[in-house]
Amino acid sequence: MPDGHRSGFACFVGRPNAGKSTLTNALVGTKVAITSSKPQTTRHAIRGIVHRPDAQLIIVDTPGLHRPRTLLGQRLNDVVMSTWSEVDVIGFCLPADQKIGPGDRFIAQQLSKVSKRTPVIGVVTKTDLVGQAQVAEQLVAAQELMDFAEFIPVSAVNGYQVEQLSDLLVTQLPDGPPLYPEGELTDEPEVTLVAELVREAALEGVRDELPHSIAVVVEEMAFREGRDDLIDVHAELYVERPSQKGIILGHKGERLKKVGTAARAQIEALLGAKVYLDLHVKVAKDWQRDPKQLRRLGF
Ligand SMILES: Nc1nc2c(ncn2[C@@H]2O[C@H](COP(=O)(O)OP(=O)(O)OP(=O)(O)O)[C@@H](O)[C@H]2O)c(=O)[nH]1
Repeated sequence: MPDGHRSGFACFVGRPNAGKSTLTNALVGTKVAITSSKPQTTRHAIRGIVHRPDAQLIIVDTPGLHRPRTLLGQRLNDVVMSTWSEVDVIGFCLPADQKIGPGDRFIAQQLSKVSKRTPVIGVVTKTDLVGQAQVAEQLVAAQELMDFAEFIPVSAVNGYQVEQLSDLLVTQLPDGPPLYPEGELTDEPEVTLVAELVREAALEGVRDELPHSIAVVVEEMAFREGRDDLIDVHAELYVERPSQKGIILGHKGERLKKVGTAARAQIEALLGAKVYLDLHVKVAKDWQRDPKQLRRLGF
């Protein structure tokens, strides 16, 4: 191990759409966490790994914290809480273009419970959307929220201070050797990433209540017999109600076709091979409230 090498874990928290996934991608430099203009799409703790000469930073991407109403909501919050207690540093994302509100205060209140043990860095995100004065205002407002170890304004879109954020996070890591081999970007099984990419494509442009009702299960993923350049992927898209199935399918199945085309391009980029993607939509009534269905769908 080179002298002074650090390694450890970080995660980003913040209200839905705060820019956590995009920031993870910007730090890692490759698309590993899914992003979407719809809130609460990150269901799995996907890790991105930042390899630097002086450090290895493993980013755990948690779901959004929210007031639990369903069994799924409770499980998601449990995942968040246990993640916080396991990481070395937390980045609390506060979008520069949104006033700090009750959602942020709720998170700050929960974070205060762990901030003695795990340092929290205030990250003002999306600075490209506002002027300097508004960034400064947001930094001042953020100071009222809780005790932060540090503050930093960033933009994942134009790269402003992404390196500096990486430095700040690394400063909080303990000395240690790299924990993962170089070249590894994520330890999430490829199947989960593929399912997330399908989910992301299916969420594009659909109505607001739908995101919480879609789950994707990859039933099969394998090279086609006798080929090493073509992968067959069979995936099921689960919705809660027949009406939602109609929304996903679109007129004569045209929307689903577009979802398939978009997802296939992403999956091919991820796997580095041609992909034949077979998508089906199924109704699993009230899957969010049914423990058996939740387990089967991987929650
Ligand atoms: N202009 C601008 N937009 C951004 C930036 N970062 C994220 N966004 C956009 O903000 C939206 C939400 O970003 P995400 O990264 O998905 O947010 P998130 O916090 O991971 O969202 P959840 O998974 O729903 O909790 C997307 O439409 C992004 O393209 C940024 O630095 N600048």
